[in-house]
Amino acid sequence: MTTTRGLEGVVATTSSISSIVNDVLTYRGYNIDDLATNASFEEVIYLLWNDKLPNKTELDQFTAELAVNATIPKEIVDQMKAYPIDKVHPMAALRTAVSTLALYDEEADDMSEEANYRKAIRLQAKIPTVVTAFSRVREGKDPVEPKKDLSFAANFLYTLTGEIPEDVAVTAINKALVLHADHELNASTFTARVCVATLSDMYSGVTAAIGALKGPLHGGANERVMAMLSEIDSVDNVEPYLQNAFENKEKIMGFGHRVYKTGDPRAKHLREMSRKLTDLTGETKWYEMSTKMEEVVTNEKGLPPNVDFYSASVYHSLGIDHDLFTPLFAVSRVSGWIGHILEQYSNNRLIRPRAEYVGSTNQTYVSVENR
Ligand SMILES: CC(=O)SCCNC(=O)CCNC(=O)[C@H](O)C(C)(C)COP(=O)(O)OP(=O)(O)OC[C@H]1O[C@@H](n2cnc3c(N)ncnc32)[C@H](O)[C@@H]1OP(=O)(O)O
Ligand SMILES: O=C([O-])CC(=O)C(=O)O
Repeated sequence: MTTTRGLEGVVATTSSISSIVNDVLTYRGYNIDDLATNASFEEVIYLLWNDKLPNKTELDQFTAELAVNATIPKEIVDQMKAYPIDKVHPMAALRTAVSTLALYDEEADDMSEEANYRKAIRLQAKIPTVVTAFSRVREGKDPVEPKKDLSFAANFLYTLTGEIPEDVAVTAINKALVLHADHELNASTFTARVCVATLSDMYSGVTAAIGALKGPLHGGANERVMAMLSEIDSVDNVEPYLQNAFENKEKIMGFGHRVYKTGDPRAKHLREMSRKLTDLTGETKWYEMSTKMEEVVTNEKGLPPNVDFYSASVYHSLGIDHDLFTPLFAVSRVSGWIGHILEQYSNNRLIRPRAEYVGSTNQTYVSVENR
């Protein structure tokens, strides 16, 4: 047996959803630069699940279906109120709430193709409402009912703040959602596929994926990037902070990637958004510190920024709480998880690799009194 640590370079499945070849990312054959510049998130979800962009009628119908399914059961909100709210991370709340949503879905264990597609829409529609409801509940406010005439991106901001968002914020969130939607066999997507390959239900797959996304080596990095920028606090402190981190062999959050070697194609879009939004808020230091960090880490370590790096200053500039950054990633990535879950179901085989045993051998049981 040969062992590959972290399954690096191992091709574990075929997929026709997204691809990374020579550091170029495509969703269903469309370059991410094209989609980030032109597409709505609703179109991208449809694309990921249906292998084609929707026509106008299909898009209108799909958007309406998302809108009518966005409300979450009152029981979920009541349960949130009972959480030890000041100690609960929103990713933990999201993980629990998504698992709980299954209890209120009569089709949760219906594995037919039609029921799975209906559940896909319900999950995609409700997850942003769960995130924003939790944010409001912990502030002692009532959740805001999503509006049927707002886009997916606008509803996220509206249900978060209770105010109709400005176009510039909606455009930024839409682009961030498009950029985060899918990414081949990343850790959380792989988790979702492993889970449902046992023929477990879609809620289980998405709940498992949220757990994987939460970690700091994956989606949880974006919140840590903001914590790092806040600690550094000025452009002058960037070099000394990084030199110290390098000496202590610390990982710099938001840099490096398992697959990209020359750079993450999503980062340049987020960098530009960070520049524009920090210009608008007047807090240009976040962008200036970020570009200085990119210069030093790239020059000294050869590590380019990944998607999580500039998304931090983008979300901060939009006034989003730092611990909601990773849940916002999940709001987008659930589209990819579901695409992969549907693909897994359509051509399923149990995912069960082997482990090379390196533990003790030839042990003989000794009774507890004699140990
Ligand atoms: C959406 C996403 O999930 S994007 C990734 C988000 N995660 C982060 O930003 C966390 C910081 N980055 C990392 O920890 C890593 O680069 C990962 C987890 C993304 C990829 O990890 P791997 O492919 O396993 O690379 P690995 O951790 O083995 O790194 C290889 C070498 O580069 C170094 N390295 C990699 N990333 C970093 C970093 N961010 N800061 C400092 N050194 C790093 C490692 O220390 C290691 O050095 P060594 O060979 O001298 O021991
Ligand atoms: O692909 C990965 O390993 C991590 C990543 O960038 C993502 O999930 O967007």
